[in-house]
Amino acid sequence: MARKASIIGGGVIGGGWAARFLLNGWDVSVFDPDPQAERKIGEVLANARRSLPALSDVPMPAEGRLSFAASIAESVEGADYIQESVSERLPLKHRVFAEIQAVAKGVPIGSSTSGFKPSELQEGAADPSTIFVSHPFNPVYLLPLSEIVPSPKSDLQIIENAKEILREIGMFPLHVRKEIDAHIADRFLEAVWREALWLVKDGIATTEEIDEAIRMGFGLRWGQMGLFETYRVAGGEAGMKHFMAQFGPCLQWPWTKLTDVPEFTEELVDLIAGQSDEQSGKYTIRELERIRDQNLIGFLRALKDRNWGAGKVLLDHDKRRRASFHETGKTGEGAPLVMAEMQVLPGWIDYNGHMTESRYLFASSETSDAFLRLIGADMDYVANGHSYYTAETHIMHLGEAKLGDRLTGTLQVLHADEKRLHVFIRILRGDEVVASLEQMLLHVDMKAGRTCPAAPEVLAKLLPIAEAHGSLPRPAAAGRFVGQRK
Ligand SMILES: NC(=O)C1=CN([C@@H]2O[C@H](COP(=O)(O)OP(=O)(O)OC[C@H]3O[C@@H](n4cnc5c(N)ncnc54)[C@H](O)[C@@H]3O)[C@@H](O)[C@H]2O)C=CC1
Ligand SMILES: C[N+](C)(C)CC(=O)CC(=O)[O-]
Repeated sequence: MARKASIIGGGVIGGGWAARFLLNGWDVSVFDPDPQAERKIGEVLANARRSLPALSDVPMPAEGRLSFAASIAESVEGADYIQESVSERLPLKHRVFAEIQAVAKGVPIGSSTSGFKPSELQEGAADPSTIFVSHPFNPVYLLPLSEIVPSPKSDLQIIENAKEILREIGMFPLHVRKEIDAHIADRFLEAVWREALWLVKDGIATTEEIDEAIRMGFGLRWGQMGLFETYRVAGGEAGMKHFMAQFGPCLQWPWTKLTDVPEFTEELVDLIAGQSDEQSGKYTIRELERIRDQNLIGFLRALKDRNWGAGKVLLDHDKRRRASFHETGKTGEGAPLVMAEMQVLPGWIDYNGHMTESRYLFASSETSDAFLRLIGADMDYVANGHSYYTAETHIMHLGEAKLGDRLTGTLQVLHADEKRLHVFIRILRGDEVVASLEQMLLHVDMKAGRTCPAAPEVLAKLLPIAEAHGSLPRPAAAGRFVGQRK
């Protein structure tokens, strides 16, 4: 049965939390007294459906059930996790925690607060131990970070359970060891925001020029290495110490106005809002959200290809989801092995409006790679210098896969010996075969660059499967050549 998350406050951030939980298979109950909340969450969810699945080639679990509760009590009833995302006002948050704890006992209650400390949130609570900060970043459905901040009164088991729940929905819980106003990340954002406001107020730069200064340069660096690793590299071969010796003195120079906050006069607000309209007013907020999401997908995918930073979190999440698939996957004898599940994503569609041909080969690789992992020819095996290489493939396109279709890859071993692995892969949509691929793989000594017998432990797994598959009907398309009459 799906687990239940209760989301209290369904604005920008609550909507993002709701989407993240729902798309990861949790049932979600939202409470928000705003009559527009249902519409707003619907729009956030539409954006999330368009973007979150595009981060991965492993299909999302079946979406959970979304409901809107008439009260906090109804929303938190039976919840396994509660996330508070109401407006940033402490007395309001206190009232909300009191209502939650009148019903929910011992359940983790994360607060999205951008700046309040957990001990402030816990003041006057019936049970302070279950309330902690879980501060996410917008858009919550795409960005992995959530700062988890306990206070000395927090129950550390509740904190660990909450961190595990966040990992399960693909997030990166960063445990902040000492509570402080605005946690870790918002301290930076506030500093940069203050400095930027002064630059506009003093007529040094427009909102657009400031954004260019960030996105054409250091913003790109920060997204993949952060601050310290970036500066370490900037120190050249002499590293961090040299960097600090060179740039340390500037900290005493008037390079920033950090402690000084410009007054939010009507004039300053108008100046900033006017420049911002000129810069970005040609797009609606929803259009900007979609542009942002597509940029983030490309950026996060690039990081994923390098197993680096936020991309590593995505890869780890894929691994977890693949492992749970194999626990439940049908790998019984007497049938082709069900090795992969995929979903046709927006980038897989060609100008004919269906899945492009290279993706059939991709789907086949997902299937055969999973099989190779099953028989022990996995990444450790490859790191030790041995692998299977594909020598020949014949693809038959039998149907049209369309956007959003869920596909399954099955594999039947036609023949295997010490060096050769001859397989027949079917790509199915339900029971319909949309493509079949016949493939010959050869076992290779990667250093020597030639074929060699597979390791005994790999053969010990492979050969019994080949023998079992020997009793399966041989696919009619096996051995077929291009142009052969039916
Ligand atoms: N917007 C941002 O960039 C970020 C905001 N946060 C934090 O997330 C929290 C929510 O912020 P946003 O979503 O931006 O604000 P928002 O204004 O978009 O949403 C707040 C929602 O709370 C609802 N609300 C008010 N009283 C309520 C009650 N008694 N019960 C249930 N819902 C109630 C409002 O109707 C509104 O829909 C704040 O604590 C904020 O500091 C955290 C990360 C980023
Ligand atoms: C502006 N803000 C302080 C509400 C920002 C955050 O808390 C995090 C974010 O998503 O930028």
